[in-house]
Amino acid sequence: MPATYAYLGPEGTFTEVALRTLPETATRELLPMVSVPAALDAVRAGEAEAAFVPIENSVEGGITTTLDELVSGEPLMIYREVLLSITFALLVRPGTRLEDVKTVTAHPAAQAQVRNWMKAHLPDALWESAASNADGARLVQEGRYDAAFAGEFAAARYGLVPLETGIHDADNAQTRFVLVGRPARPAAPTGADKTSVVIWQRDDHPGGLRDLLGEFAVRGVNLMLLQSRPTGEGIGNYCFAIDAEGHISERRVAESLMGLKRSCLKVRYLGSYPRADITDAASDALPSPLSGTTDAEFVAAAEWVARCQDGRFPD
Ligand SMILES: O=C(O)C(=O)Cc1ccccc1
Repeated sequence: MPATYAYLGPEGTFTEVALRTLPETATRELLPMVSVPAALDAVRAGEAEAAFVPIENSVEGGITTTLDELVSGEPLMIYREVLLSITFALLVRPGTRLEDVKTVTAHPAAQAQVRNWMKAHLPDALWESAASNADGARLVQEGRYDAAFAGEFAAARYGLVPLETGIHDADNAQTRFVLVGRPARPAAPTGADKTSVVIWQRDDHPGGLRDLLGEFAVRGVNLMLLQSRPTGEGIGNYCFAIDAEGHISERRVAESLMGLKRSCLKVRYLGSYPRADITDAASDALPSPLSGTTDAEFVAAAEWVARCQDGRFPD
């Protein structure tokens, strides 16, 4: 297996900046790809050990291309996540003034983060989506658009200059990126982990979603993401991508997944990995398990049932 990480390129994406925060990239070849599907296909084809792609941002929600790739096709697994705070620069060819900007481009997920700024400063400019923010910068270099929203750091790479920096409609806008590889044993639990799954329900019935969420609720498992995605099999047919607090090695998480496995048509496990928002398992921000949902309590309850089954007269 090549020691290569594919990522959403070209060079100069926020994805690349986030990827380089992972220490192991010092010993990996980093391979820029033209799209999220291309990056993930490199993993499926065995050309890359893993791929690094954006999956969610705090303003617009899920990056649907990434979710759809993980939901379908040959199964992949999330190994790690990285959070990056994002502000944009408006990059132009040297000499371009704001009043010259008639066409603008960037990744679709950028649009929601610069919409108000555009309304105020470029109300008549035409927006067209690019495959990534750095690809938008490359297209400006080629003369296809007048300006691109991208990271300020991408300017030099594409011979552009920032006309404006620090552009962000929402303060603290963050994007979440994931390192995705082939199915493998999940990383050991750290005490501050997250588990991702995709769920297809067996049938359409009143309270179906409540039943699904109840599998987590009754075991005290908090959810961090719930995103519905169309299955492609007609209006009203959806599957659900869910991020839950905790690691599959924890009983309350494993038992929630068993509940889903019994009651749902299909469950795709996408991995358990350390949370990027809380790195210290002793942090106050990490709530302690609800009473009755610790591993010790699950074990004690299973022993009690075993005693009953054996006729060992439990209390
Ligand atoms: O990494 C990039 O530059 C991307 O194009 C993906 C993206 C889009 C919007 C915000 C952060 C990352």
